[in-house]
Amino acid sequence: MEQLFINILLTTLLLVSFGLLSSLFNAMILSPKRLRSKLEKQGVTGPPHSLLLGNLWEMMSTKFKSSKTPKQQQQVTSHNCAAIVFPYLVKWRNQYGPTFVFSLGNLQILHMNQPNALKELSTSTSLLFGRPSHHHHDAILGQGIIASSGHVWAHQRKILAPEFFMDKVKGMMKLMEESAFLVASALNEEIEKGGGVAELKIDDYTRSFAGDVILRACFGSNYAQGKQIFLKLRDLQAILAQVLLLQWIPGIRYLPTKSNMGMWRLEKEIQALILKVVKERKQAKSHPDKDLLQIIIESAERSDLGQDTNSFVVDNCKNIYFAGYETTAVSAAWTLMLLALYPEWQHKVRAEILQTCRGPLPDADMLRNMKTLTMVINESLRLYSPAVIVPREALGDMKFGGINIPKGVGVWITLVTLHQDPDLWGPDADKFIPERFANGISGACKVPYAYMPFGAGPHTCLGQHFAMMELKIFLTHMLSNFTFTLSPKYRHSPFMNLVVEPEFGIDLFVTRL
Ligand code: HEM
Repeated sequence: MEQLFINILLTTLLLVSFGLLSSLFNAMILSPKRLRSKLEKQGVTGPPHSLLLGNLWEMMSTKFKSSKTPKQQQQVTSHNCAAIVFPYLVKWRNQYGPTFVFSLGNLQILHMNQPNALKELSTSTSLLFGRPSHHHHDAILGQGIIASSGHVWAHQRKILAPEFFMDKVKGMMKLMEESAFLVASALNEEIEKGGGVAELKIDDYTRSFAGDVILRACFGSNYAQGKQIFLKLRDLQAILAQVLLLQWIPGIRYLPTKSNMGMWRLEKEIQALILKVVKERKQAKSHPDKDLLQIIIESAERSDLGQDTNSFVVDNCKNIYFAGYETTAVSAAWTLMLLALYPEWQHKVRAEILQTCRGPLPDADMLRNMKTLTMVINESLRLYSPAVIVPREALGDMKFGGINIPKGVGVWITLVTLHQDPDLWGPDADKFIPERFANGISGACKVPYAYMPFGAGPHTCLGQHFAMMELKIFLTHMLSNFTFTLSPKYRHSPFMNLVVEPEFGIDLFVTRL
């Protein structure tokens, strides 16, 4: 009897081990090979890849080499971020053309920057073309709107989208102006302390502005109260950015490495901070306006998607904090860097602001009529697009951009290379020339779809009206009160920290107008 039991146990163990080994063999070797060969048969080539690592080794070594170029590069000689942020993609694009396949570990990624794919990305409404199911942003995004696909995504989009419609955003202008006033007061204090001129890192101030706006407009609090959440999110972002490529090595994300443990700890701390905000909100007897936080809490309680209520709330709050904070903060900082570098544009934008506003605070119509300001922001978002990739995955076999894409293949449209492609933008693609937007976005590029700082299609940025309004209000306040010049301390080093950031900050001299 005992022997029989042992035999059954051994057979079961053997079968389970065999099952596990064959699934591993399939996931690591057979499936990547099969997907690649389906693409290769259609003429899509790419860099040769190796087992388990795919092309990670080449990516890491190219990155390492490029990060060993002198850090003292003070002068801004080119605005070509792509060569700095994604040297390997630029190399492969030159070698294989805009469509090629490469591997992140055992995942196959189709790089597609050719015009017909760009058009299709904007028009395709298929739920099969979703956000990647394999990503390493769990700690930051969880299962929130940015990380989800299909019906779960559609449900979240339906809940959140109305909060960012233009009419709602117009109603938030006053809050945005209050946040800009706070930055203006802080700059005035620094100027006074400095005896008429302040030398500072402007990105510190754009972060407090963007954080304050999100917290006031969406969560009914302010930067002083919510700062801890943003600081921890930034720490999490920094760890993730450091190990991003390594995380694609199969299995590594589950090991208790120093960085993984750091991320797990921060994830828990952020969750606790958000749940505290939620608890306080629930305990508050009434809240005058139904803001985004209230909408998320109420939807979580009503949701029938089987998601845990707390996770739904925490993940979606984290998504809004992350999506709305860093992106807008760095965009505002890069724009001020460019205006400091090109004083003639700073004068032009300021003249337009002073002429349009003539004293009162700008209203939505005035902001819309500021053509030069809009051109400058568009050009800044082209050269320093905070989001570097528009990522998708074929969640079922599908056709896209003329290629039959098998289920499981990732698709990357890379904004940094797209926005600076000389074939699309001309030989001066890496130069700051806001006039290219004089006839709007459609007149700026040979292929209008090639400009997509906010992504495209059904997953396009939910907060783009919000972000543009924020940027315009912030820059209007700054330029009508201060002048900005580049400090000799500034070291130009666009740097991939999940979004494209100035690695050493942006050092500016600020004086009162
Ligand atoms: C300059 C500022 C910003 C830039 C450049 C930016 C860019 C982007 C990009 C490229 C995407 C991906 C789109 C796609 O996959 O097609 C995205 C998604 C998203 N953004 Fe933004 N964003 C900005 C500001 C904001 C703000 C202020 C908010 C909210 C307050 C926001 C909320 C979102 C959300 C919720 C998504 C996910 C949409 C979905 O999957 O349905 N973004 N953003």
